[in-house]
Order: sequence, then C-alpha cells, then structure tokens
Amino acid sequence: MKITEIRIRKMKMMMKKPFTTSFGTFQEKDFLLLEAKDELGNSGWGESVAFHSPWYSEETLETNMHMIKDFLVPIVFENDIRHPDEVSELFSHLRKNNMAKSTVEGAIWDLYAKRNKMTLAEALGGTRNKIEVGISIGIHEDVNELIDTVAGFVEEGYKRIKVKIKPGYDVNVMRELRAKFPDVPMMADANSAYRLKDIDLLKQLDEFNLTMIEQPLASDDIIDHAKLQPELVTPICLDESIHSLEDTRKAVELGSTKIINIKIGRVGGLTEAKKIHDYCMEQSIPVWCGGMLESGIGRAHNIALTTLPNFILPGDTAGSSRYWEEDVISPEVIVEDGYITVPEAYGIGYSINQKAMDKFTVEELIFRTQQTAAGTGQ
Ligand SMILES: O=C(O)CCC(=O)C1=CC=C[C@@H](O)[C@@H]1C(=O)O
Ligand SMILES: [Mg+2]
Repeated sequence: MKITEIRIRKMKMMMKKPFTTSFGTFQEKDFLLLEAKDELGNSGWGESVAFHSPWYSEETLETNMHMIKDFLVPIVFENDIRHPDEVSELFSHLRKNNMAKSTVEGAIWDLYAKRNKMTLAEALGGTRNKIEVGISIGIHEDVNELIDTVAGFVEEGYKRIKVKIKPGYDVNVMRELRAKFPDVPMMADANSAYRLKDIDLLKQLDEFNLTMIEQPLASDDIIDHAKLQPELVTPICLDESIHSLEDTRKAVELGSTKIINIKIGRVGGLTEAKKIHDYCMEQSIPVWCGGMLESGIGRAHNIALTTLPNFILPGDTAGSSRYWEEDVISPEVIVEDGYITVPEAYGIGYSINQKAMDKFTVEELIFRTQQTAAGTGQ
C-alpha cells in the first residue's frame, strides 16, 4: 500500500457543555484529524486525542503536529506498507509521542480495511456486532445537578456510570449517588488526584460497591498502586500509567491493577492496543475502551476496537450527541439502550460529513509524496 497523500486538519469544535475533571474545565476542543490517501484514491482517517494543553499527558495538538509533519509523514511516504501492524515498527525508533503515532497509524488501519473490503472491526479480529457502552460524567459543582445528569443517562440505558472524583468531591458525592442509584453499575475516575497518604479516604470508597476506581494515584506510577490495591476491596483500573504492552505486563505482575482502560492514542495505536487486549485476556484482566472526547472519527476507531472479545466492561464511547451539536461523520454514532451497533460499511464504517468537516476545519496542511506541504489556511 503506497500512501501518496496525507492531509492534516486542525479542527475546532465547541462541546455542548463544559467538561470538568480534577485538572480543570474546558468546552472548546482543538484537535487534529488526519486523512491518508493511497494510489487508488482510497481515504483512511485517524484522530489525534492530544488536547490543546498537556494536562492529560505531555502531548499536545502542537507537539502532535510537529511529530506528524516532521517525522511520521516522511517515514510513511518512504515505505510500502503491506499491513498496518508494520507502522508501529516503522515508528519505534522515535521515543514516546504515542498520540501522534496513533493518529497516523489509525488512518492507515482504516485505509487498509477499505482496500481489503473489510470493516475495521473485522481487520482487527473483532467478534461483536454490537457493543455495550457507559458514560463518563464530569465534575458538577452542585451535587443535585450531578444526580439529575446521572438520572438522565440511566434513563437512556447507559450500562455504566463513571463519575470524576477529587479531594473534597469523593466519598460525600458517591454516598449521595449510591443512595439515589443503589443498583446502577458505577465507577470513579480520580485522574491521579490522590496519593498513598490518602489510603484511609480511598478505603471509604469500598462502601459503595464501585466496579473500579480509575487511576487514583500518580499518572506515572505502578509501585504505589501495587501498595494500594491490596488495601482496597474495589478493583483499581489504570489509565494514564499504561502506555504500552510492557507497562501493562509490569503493572499486572506487580499487582498494581485488576482492570485496564485501553485508549488507542495513549498506547500508540491499534496494533499496541490489540497486544494489550490479548495479553490481558491471557491474564484474565478485563479491559474496556476509554474515551478522549473524540469526534466521530476517533469514536469509530473506539467502536471497532471494542468488538474484540476481552472488552467485557462497558467503555466510555458515548453517542456523538453526548458532546457535539453536529459531528464530522455520517451517520452519527447513536447509542440505543446502552448499545452501539457496529457499522457494516468498510473501514471505520462511517462516511465523512463534508459540510461539518469543512465548517470545523481551521487549517489544512496537504503533503504529497513528490511535494512539500501546501497549506490552505481557512
Ligand atoms: O470521552 C469521554 O466521553 C470520556 C472522557 C473522559 O472521561 C476522560 C478523558 C480524558 C481525561 C479524563 O478526564 C477522562 C479519563 O481519564 O478517562
Ligand atoms: Mg481516566
């Protein structure tokens, strides 16, 4: 497969509501979409999940743009790629920058599936034709508002409720939620807001029969999580600490975690995500697919990955309407009674809503094999 053209779009989409975590609040999403074209004119699409600022990880939209433009695009143009699994190997001499790598690799996976007349789910070895999904809810200053928000999503049939917690907004909030929703599968995501010294407080969360506590401690830690897990009844789920199969193996061998939140961008792409999935299945460690407030392109990749057999816990892939008035794909991602039907069209399975795509594009850079970039500011 010869990639003959790569287009990078800087996107700006306004979320319906502000999203607050233990790091802060934002409502406008600036991100990159990447289109890879082959010699037959097929297009594959990938999405960068890096945020505008390095609050979730060290990567940002700008570091991704730099890595993709200056390092990854030239490598792709120089190589005839027979299978997308080769891409992570071609990028392996470049340190980290997983979200940048994943953006390019994801577009090539989509392109490969289309060329071979397969859905992306089939290309990955997926076995499901519909997936169960949960919903992730940001921090609400008013707990009564949080309760109303949760009630709405429970009503819509989402299979699991994830709420953010942080010091001062944890045991009290979970107690009120549990009182209102005694039987709803519920979890808490701390985004590294706690330290080992908070162990007595974290143990209080055991009262609420949570399905897991996600990333309670530092974002680069597996040692303190290994000390914390034996003290808790509730399983720990790691997100930010896991960037690769090797990280997963070490965390599992240390006993730092019992569940893994797999995010395609965080681990460097679909090939590495599959390796983590397969290892966790051998180790009887359940996995689920995390979200990064993606547009429909990233959402489509998450849906395809979630068709793999060990994605046995509901993930964070909500419908397009969770965040967007209008998505860049057609049809949009729809959740019905907590399920998403896996699309049957080739590749990511959704078409591009060109009108919306162009409306939300701030700038587009075009790279062709024989030329340098030609920018088209919009
Ligand atoms: O995409 C979604 O709907 C879920 C997003 C989400 O919960 C997160 C995105 C990024 C950082 C965190 O706030 C949180 C997470 O860590 O999973
Ligand atoms: Mg998380």
